[in-house]
Amino acid sequence: MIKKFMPYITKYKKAMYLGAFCAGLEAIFELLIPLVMSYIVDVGIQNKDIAYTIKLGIFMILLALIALALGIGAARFSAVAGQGFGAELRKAEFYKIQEYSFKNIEKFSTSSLITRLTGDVNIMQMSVTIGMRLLVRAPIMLICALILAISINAKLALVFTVSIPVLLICVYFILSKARSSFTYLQEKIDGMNITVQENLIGIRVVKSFVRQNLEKKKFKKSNEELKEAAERAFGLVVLNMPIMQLVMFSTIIAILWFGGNMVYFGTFQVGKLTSFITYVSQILMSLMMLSMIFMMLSRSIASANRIIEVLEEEPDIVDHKEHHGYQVENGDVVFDHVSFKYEEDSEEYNLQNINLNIKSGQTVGIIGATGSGKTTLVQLIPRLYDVTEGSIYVGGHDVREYDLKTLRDAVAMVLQKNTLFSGTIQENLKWGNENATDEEIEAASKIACADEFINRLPDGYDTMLEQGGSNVSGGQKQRLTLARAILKNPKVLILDDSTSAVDTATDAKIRQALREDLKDTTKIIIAQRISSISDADQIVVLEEGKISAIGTHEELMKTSEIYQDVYQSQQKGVDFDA
Ligand SMILES: Nc1ncnc2c1ncn2[C@@H]1O[C@H](COP(=O)(O)OP(=O)(O)OP(=O)(O)O)[C@@H](O)[C@H]1O
Repeated sequence: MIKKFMPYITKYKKAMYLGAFCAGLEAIFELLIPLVMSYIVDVGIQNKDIAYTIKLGIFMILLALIALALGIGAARFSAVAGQGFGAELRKAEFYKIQEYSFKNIEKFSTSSLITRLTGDVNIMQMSVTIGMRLLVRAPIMLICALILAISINAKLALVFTVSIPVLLICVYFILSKARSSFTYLQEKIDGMNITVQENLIGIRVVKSFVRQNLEKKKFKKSNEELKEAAERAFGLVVLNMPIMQLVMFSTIIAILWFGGNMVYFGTFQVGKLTSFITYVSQILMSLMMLSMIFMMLSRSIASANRIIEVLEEEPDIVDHKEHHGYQVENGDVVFDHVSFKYEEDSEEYNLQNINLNIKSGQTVGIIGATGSGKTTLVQLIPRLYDVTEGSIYVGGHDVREYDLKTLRDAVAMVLQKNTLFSGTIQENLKWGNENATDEEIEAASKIACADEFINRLPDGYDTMLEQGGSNVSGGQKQRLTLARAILKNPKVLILDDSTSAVDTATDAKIRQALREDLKDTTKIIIAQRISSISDADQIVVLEEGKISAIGTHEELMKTSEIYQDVYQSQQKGVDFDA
């Protein structure tokens, strides 16, 4: 596992080594202090030699100051290494996520990805910042203090044969329990984030449906679960401290008892006993540090595994192995015996045996009940998902033979739930084509009937949009996302119910502009209203993932019962789904 993380710390290796070096030296200087102290007591004070006492006292202060400086150095360097490591990890995860397909993202869920990119990275970075320093300091301190204590009085050091094993058994017990609790804790943090994220993204719906109380209940549940998971994990961890202290104080009492007796019978000196006790605390402290490191490591392992999962996830939609360098020549779209299912192991297909032949420049309408597979069908064209069976051809080539960028530049899709980003209207439109001139932007906005309202805004194209485009209306947002797609000058333009919030008159105006101004572009329009697609060259009627009928409006009015029903119901002003 460590090997997998090495590339992300390479840049900060120098800081890491310097931090480790300072931490090691700091421990050595701290070990020398009790030794000097024993000479002050046993030689200086015993012989009432003030000059000797002052000289060694100054030396001791000097040692303490050097240890302090080294401690600051160790903390500074390990912070640089830890923060740098965290930044590299976040970058690697974020870049990897950009390669993910929808399927990859759905596997983790957005909230879990956010936790893995923030909380889990923080835990890893803390382990480097604090853990690395302790990892160097604790073993040096433990071994040296043990040697020094044995050299002072080997008989008295026998006390450790009882206290150290007791400590090790306790720590082992706590750690073995804590490990699974930490994985569980991270899962609960994911759960909590899902609740908060969903609430904030849908805050308008929550308020309009007055769902606050239900949302509070949902939040309370995930908050309670998180609290319980944290109590379970940290409840074990906090046991560490009292157990350590119990063992430490019992050891010190035993040493005072046996050592005091030795001093009483003149076989041991007071100064030596004092420094022996200091070494005892250092030994037990370093054991405590080691147990803290293991505790931290077991939490980091849970986080590290979650980060590795993100980094090692294979994007399931990638560029073709052979680079053909194909360009999308025209907007021909062919579905050849296409079947598709979202879940590989699911028995049922979401689309079954779809055969379609669309000529470049045609307008194709797609209609069907909710859940019949309309969105699923069009998402396969720009490879947002890959077909399970069959093939889709765009411009004469299988979509899987194009570079993803080439394909997606040629196939513009206005999604059902489209997003605008914080920035000006112009910046948002330029997502379609970053080199677009003002004239091109205005022309695209005109086709999408967005120019009317943009020109009415005081700042026009420089109007600032808030996150998600929350300061424009639903219909305005749809027109902006349509203009953004038109600016791409695509060979295939897919509109997934993208004018549903636009009034019928504007909808008709948009369709007319698309027909007249984008003659060579294939237009695939998913609509609920028959009026939106009645003038299309072909209309596809979908039913439960299968094509039920294809034809023009006139043909379908004669041949397709479903189409007739929809038409009749809409004539009466009843919604398609009703
Ligand atoms: N990401 C997904 N994972 C699993 N199943 C999905 C996913 N998206 C859609 N489905 C399922 O696939 C089927 C077709 O969904 P699709 O969104 O294509 O329908 P639609 O005709 O576009 O519906 P609507 O008119 O409501 O947009 C539905 O049964 C739906 O539950």
